Amino acid sequence: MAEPVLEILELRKTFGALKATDGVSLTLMPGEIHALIGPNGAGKSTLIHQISGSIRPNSGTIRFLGQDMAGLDMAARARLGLGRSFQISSLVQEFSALRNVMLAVQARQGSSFRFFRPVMGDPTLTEPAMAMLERVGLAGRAHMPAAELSHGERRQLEIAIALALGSKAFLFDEPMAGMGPEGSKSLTKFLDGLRHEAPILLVEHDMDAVFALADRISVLVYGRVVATGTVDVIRNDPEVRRAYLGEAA
Ligand SMILES: Nc1ncnc2c1ncn2[C@@H]1O[C@H](COP(=O)(O)OP(=O)(O)OP(=O)(O)O)[C@@H](O)[C@H]1O
Repeated sequence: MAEPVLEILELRKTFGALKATDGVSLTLMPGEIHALIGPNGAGKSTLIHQISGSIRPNSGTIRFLGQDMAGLDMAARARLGLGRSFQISSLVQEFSALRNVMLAVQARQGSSFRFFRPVMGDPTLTEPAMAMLERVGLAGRAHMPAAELSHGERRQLEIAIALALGSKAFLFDEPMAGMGPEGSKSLTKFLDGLRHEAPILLVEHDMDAVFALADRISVLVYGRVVATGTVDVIRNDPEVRRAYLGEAA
């Protein structure tokens, strides 16, 4: 069987007397979208922050590509390909989509010697950047300033940047937030294809998106995973229906 890209074992985090993460274990497998759902305050964001490195757990293990993340800060985890999310906006608004991705390609190549060369004409930067825009479906917007892209297109651009920087897994905390119905539909389609580039741990309240995308769903209630399974298993789990989905499921 394939090794998990991300493996979380018995993670615990308390805030005073509150057990925000109460012994969570889960895996993210290659090519997978694993959705994390649960009521408000269940501990979803706290879990994502511990994985990306912005919150330190009290105990437990986080392994990414087989490596223990303990002691690594956010920047170190990001360098290994973990921890980019929509909540950290990495765009230079007045630069074109292409130039934004070129900055990431340049950062990855660590090529400071290029400072004195005309960046926009450098094919070692433009070609991989353009290829990346094609992979995320934004090639037609290459020369448009980031500020003029739609909300959904900006997210596609952020993902192109993350891929150019070497992201090997995505942690997304409510990517559908603030999108209209059309935007959610096209972002759903986009994320569907993205799983083949890198697996996704997806926190999302939009259940249409979750049911359309997830290979597996874990349900978090009061900091504990109360169920993990396929969409069908979760939709039909009586405890999950009672605790979270209600009759809407
Ligand atoms: N820095 C903090 N200090 C104290 N309590 C916190 C802190 N961060 C989160 N909490 C508490 O931990 C619990 C889990 O919060 P968290 O934001 O992780 O939940 P969530 O499942 O992401 O909720 P939502 O769906 O509303 O975003 C909540 O009771 C919250 O009030």
